[in-house]
Amino acid sequence: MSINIETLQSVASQYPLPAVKFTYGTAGFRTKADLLEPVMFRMGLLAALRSKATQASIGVMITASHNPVEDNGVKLIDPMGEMLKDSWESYATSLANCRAEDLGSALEAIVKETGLDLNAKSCVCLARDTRPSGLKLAEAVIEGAKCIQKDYQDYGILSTPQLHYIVRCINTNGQYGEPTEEGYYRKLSNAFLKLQIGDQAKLGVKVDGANGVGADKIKQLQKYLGNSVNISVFNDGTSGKLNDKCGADYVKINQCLPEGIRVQPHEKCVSFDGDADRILYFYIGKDNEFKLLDGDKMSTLIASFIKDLLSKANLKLNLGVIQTAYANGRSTEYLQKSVDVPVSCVKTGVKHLHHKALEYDIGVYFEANGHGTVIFSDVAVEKIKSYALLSHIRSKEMSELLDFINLVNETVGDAISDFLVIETILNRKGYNLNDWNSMYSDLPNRQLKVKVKDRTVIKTIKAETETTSPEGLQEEINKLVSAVKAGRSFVRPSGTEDVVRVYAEAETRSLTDELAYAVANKVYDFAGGVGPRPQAK
Ligand SMILES: CC(=O)N[C@H]1[C@@H](OP(=O)(O)O)O[C@H](CO)[C@@H](O)[C@@H]1O
Ligand SMILES: [Mg+2]
Repeated sequence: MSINIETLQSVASQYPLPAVKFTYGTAGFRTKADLLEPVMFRMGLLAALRSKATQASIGVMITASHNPVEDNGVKLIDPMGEMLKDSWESYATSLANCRAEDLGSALEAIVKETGLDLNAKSCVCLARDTRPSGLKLAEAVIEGAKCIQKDYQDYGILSTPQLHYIVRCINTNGQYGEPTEEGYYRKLSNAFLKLQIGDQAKLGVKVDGANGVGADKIKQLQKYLGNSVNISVFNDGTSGKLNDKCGADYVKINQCLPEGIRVQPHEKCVSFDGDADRILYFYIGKDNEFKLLDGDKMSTLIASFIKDLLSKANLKLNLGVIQTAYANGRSTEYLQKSVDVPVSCVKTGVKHLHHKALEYDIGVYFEANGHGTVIFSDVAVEKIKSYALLSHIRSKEMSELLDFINLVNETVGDAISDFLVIETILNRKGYNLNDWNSMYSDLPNRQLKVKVKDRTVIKTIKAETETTSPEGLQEEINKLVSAVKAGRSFVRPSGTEDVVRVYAEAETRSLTDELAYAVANKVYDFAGGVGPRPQAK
């Protein structure tokens, strides 16, 4: 079999490239939706080739996550539900920028280079979030895939993690679960219901759905949880705009309640992002203060829970936590000193965290923004299983850990699965949000964005904690940081927005804000700031 170049080029001519350079970044391609049809067509082609190369089903997720509704994007999902292999990211970038008339030869070059078999069976599985642009973009993916092979499966509207889960289920012949949306709810809810203990009051939670896909999906989940849980969904997309003054990104950056939700002190609340792969917890304390429980709070709770179970069963497994530089300094300290687990810091972007987590028997990884999960190696699962069968040791804990594994979506961070994981741990510890929050206190922190002419002038090293360019900038940051108690700050170019991000933390709120704005102004001066200078509001 070979690619039918004539058909390909006639279809491709309907998808001419705009005058924009596309790059497959940490979140795949992401930009204004009206630029993306040609990219989607090309990603349909690429996904089909990737499917033949791996002889497995490949996922294509159409989403721009927490970005505004006018944006959209696309990510490819590899056979085990993980992010696309690095070497294929560069194929993605070159195809996305390839003129229609050159596509045939570009595809043939990929076929040759990878040695893939065009006769191999293949299938492209696609889904999209709730963005209005998604349907047309999905059609373009299908058109692309069909130029290479006939099989595709369109799952319609799903959360990003649901598609990751389904891809893994398909490629493990159902071993990971049933490859359907219902199968996903069934697997998670069964594990959740098994793990609940005690006669606790009915769990009530308010969910900020970011006006996105997670709002409907959590409503679906409720049906499988019976009356043990009472979920009220706000920002469910019926009136508000996607990610507009709501959702996990808004809550994390602004450290305030999302709009569209009314909250009484101590009510349990969570925020999802637009494609439901991030979750944050929050509540109003008795002092009327907004309290945020972010990805760091989740990784500490989960790691200490697993550590506890392992030590009760006297099972020695290598447990580690992976963070990025955005993790609050206090969380790192708590993990190292109190939970007593190794902590690694890697570059921003889920794939970096996921890769590092694979080095452990059990790897817990979370970005501070609420994206994260736990992964269990085959060795760990086998050991846990064998311990669960031994009666002379604490097998009960290990059976529980096996149920716990079923509660986790190991393929990627997942707002719904993480919600069930956290609720299970809180239930078993008898914790409310205030107890959980009191495990350690975060340092005040601030994130700012600085617009510059060209953000790529900022170069970073040491997991993005230091800059090497523009010359002199790091020295200035060091000076500012050293003058502040418990100060830490770093800057890096965003991979998803045209901005430089500034992070700062320090002993007090005012010192933190001063440090953040001072560093932001240095970025503005050294890296060619545009528009108004960063200034405290
Ligand atoms: C500080 C921050 O939250 N950065 C986010 C954001 O990346 P940037 O490269 O910072 O734009 O989007 C990524 C994809 O969703 C996510 O992985 C990452 O954590
Ligand atoms: Mg997301």
